[in-house]
Amino acid sequence: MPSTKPDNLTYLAGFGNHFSSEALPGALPANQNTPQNCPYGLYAEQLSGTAFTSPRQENRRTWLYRVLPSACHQPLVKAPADGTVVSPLMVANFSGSSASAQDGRVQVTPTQLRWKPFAIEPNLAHDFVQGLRTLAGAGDPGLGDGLAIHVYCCTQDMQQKAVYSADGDWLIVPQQGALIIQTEFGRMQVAPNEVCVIPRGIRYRVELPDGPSRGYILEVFKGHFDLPDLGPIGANGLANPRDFQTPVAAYDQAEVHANAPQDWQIVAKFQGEFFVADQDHTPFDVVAWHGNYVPFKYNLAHFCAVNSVTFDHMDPSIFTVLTCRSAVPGTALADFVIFPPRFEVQQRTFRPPYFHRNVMSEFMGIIHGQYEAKRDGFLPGGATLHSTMTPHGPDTATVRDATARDLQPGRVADHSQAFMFETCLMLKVTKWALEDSMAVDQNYYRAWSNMPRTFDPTATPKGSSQD
Ligand SMILES: O=C(O)Cc1cc(O)ccc1O
Ligand SMILES: [Fe+2]
Repeated sequence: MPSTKPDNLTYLAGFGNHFSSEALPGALPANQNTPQNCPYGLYAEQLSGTAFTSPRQENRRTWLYRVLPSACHQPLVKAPADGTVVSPLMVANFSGSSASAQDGRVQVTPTQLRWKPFAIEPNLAHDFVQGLRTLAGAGDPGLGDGLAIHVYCCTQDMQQKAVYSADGDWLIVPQQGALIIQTEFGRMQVAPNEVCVIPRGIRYRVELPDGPSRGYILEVFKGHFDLPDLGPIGANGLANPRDFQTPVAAYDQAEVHANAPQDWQIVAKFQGEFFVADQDHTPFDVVAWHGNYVPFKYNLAHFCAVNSVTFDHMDPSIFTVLTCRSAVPGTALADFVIFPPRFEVQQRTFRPPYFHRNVMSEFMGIIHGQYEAKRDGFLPGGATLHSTMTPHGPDTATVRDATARDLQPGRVADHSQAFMFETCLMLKVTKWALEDSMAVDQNYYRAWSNMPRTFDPTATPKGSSQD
């Protein structure tokens, strides 16, 4: 469902650009970063997303010009465990054996998993950070490797509270309800069928213009999200750089100009745990900024899909929107892949996703509609996980249909948007996901029940033919 609110905000276009943005004219110092005194009496502060000495191509940093340095706050102390400020259901350390990791809060299982839509409890007054729950993950942010998959189910705007993750970039995939995200860089609105990335360290707060909201989050403990290489596809296609949108500088003018500072809470996710600090002024006081370490959003409807126009089912990597590379070329720490509405035209082909076992782990969700490999049971707001070498593929009803149908060119996935977080790591699953959420669908294995046995050793092979 689209958002009830049109997105009238202003954005800067492009992926990976060095942007400049000023909410007041002349707020960016000319030709230098750290003048003795900045325009308007602002403070200069650098936010580094890579090591100072990272190769130029990978180097990401932004200069912020703000009313007060972000260091001006009370000590960061452990957030209360009672859910009053933040969710108690986040997990980030997945290293160690399943028994020892985080006191049994994570487990390992190779079985095929499907979750029913995660419940948004309308009577629970949860904001975005209270409504977070970790489903699965691998590694440890302290060692700078791994990832976590979370969902959020929330009903309230965040008030005078801002959050950042020191652990990694967050790719946020709204499924129900738009989010208005106020960041240090400015505001963006992100509706279902759009996604956004909030890089590590950037502070933000979330409002819910459409009311109760739900979505998925992929947090990577290493590197940053990037566009995939296009290889022989050429210079264009898939997610085109110009369709990415970054907010323009905006600050809390009402508070800052009235010189009537308010009390704010800064929430830090640090090595998987939440900490909170009080401060006596808004963190959204950045009047201007320039650099290439920025939040951005992307509308999935702008994805230019490329696929086979002859025969055979191509690997889903053709639908990669964003990738977070690992040290091994071609093997992603995490890929974000979609299954967009499109034409399918392949001849003499079993068209749905094939049966397979994958060295990578595949977590899937649905934003709206249906997934082309599953006739029922996999629903918007729900999820599946097929771990390393766990067999999976189209369900029995899909197989029956795909082997019998007339292969005319036709539409697939119309009015639908499923997606996949694919990772080279083996995931552990949280106790909340497996037990407390009550969302695990115990019948998932039946997706492959009654698979027709069509093997006939006396049949005359037809082989395949050229059209
Ligand atoms: O498992 C899945 O449904 C995802 C998937 C889709 C596809 O088109 C090919 C392979 C694959 O893993
Ligand atoms: Fe798969």
